[in-house]
Amino acid sequence: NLSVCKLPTSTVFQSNRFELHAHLNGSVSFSTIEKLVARKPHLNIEHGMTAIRSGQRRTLDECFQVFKVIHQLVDTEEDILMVAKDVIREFAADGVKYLELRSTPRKEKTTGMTKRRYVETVIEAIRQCKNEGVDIEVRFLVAVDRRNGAEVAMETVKLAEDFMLSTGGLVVGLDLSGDPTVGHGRDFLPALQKAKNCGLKLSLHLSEVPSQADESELLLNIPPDRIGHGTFLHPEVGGSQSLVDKVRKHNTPLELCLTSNVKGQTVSSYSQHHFLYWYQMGHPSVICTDDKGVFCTDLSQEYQLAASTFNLSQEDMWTLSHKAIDCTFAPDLQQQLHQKWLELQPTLFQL
Ligand SMILES: CC(C)=CCNc1ncnc2c1ncn2[C@@H]1O[C@H](COP(=O)(O)O)[C@@H](O)[C@H]1O
Ligand SMILES: [Zn+2]
Repeated sequence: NLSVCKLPTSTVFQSNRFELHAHLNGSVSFSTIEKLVARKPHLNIEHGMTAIRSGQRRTLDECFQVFKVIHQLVDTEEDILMVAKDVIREFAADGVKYLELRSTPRKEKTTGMTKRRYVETVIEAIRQCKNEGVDIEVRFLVAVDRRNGAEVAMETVKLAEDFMLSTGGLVVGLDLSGDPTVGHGRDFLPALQKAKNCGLKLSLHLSEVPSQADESELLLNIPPDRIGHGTFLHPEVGGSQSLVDKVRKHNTPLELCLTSNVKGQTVSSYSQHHFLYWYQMGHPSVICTDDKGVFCTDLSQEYQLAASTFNLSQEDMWTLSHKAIDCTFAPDLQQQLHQKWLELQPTLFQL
């Protein structure tokens, strides 16, 4: 059960309202994995193969192997529908009121699933949750996996544009993700530029590993609307002042995922996390989960970890979560989200 994954928390920070960086297949919980395994017993997959527990660390390469296992388990439209609905309900149960999910459209020859059906199914899950009264607003970012190259990236942008127009704004943007050691960002520039020009918001995984300074320099010129991780942007860790200046100039928010970086070993410990660097500078930084299933966490836990590691008060955490609203890709919802935030805040200060 979930308690195996969760840290014991004395004070639960209820300021976890907005999640902006969550990969669908990385967010699959233990209970959903169990249902998938029961559907596909022939795969002989055990839970240890789909999650990295407390205290465990893996190399980046090993982490990416985990996604391959999960993808084997999630390969039909029925699977995608169940996974997406479960993930949305779980974020809602954790107190998240606004969720931006991202996922890479996948074609599966063996089951007949197409990329278009993949996206349609995620949209269907979002709509069903809404109709069932789940108290959360969900928007979708279509993801480009770097591994698949520039041509696929361009096709993905076209798909994302089509869905942005046909879903009444449920698809809000494009994500660039996947193994950061594969390929070079310059190959994706035309696709990313096209996405931006057609009105899709861009969230790019940047400088997740140390060797990407040149790439980040190039991609920051677009500029993106948000940055995933940005672990190695600042000079102290081998980035540069010029990279920091670019991020500052455009005031580009960072999506920061503490447990993901510690378990994936790009950050040596929680206290060494670059959250502090950007937070102290007053730069917009949003706490996110990345892959809550794989890294056995949730958004409350990530807020709790940030608070205890960096000695932040309940009030600091509220301010942090409040500022996340301005970083969302759904400007039409911002007023409603501010209202939700205000409704809950006063009662918590009385605790
Ligand atoms: C390995 C590690 C430390 C992971 C955290 N950092 C990540 N960096 C880049 N891409 C990612 C990361 N986590 C998930 N993804 C992307 O999200 C995919 C899984 O979700 P989906 O199938 O797109 O729905 C992965 O295959 C990968 O393309
Ligand atoms: Zn990510």
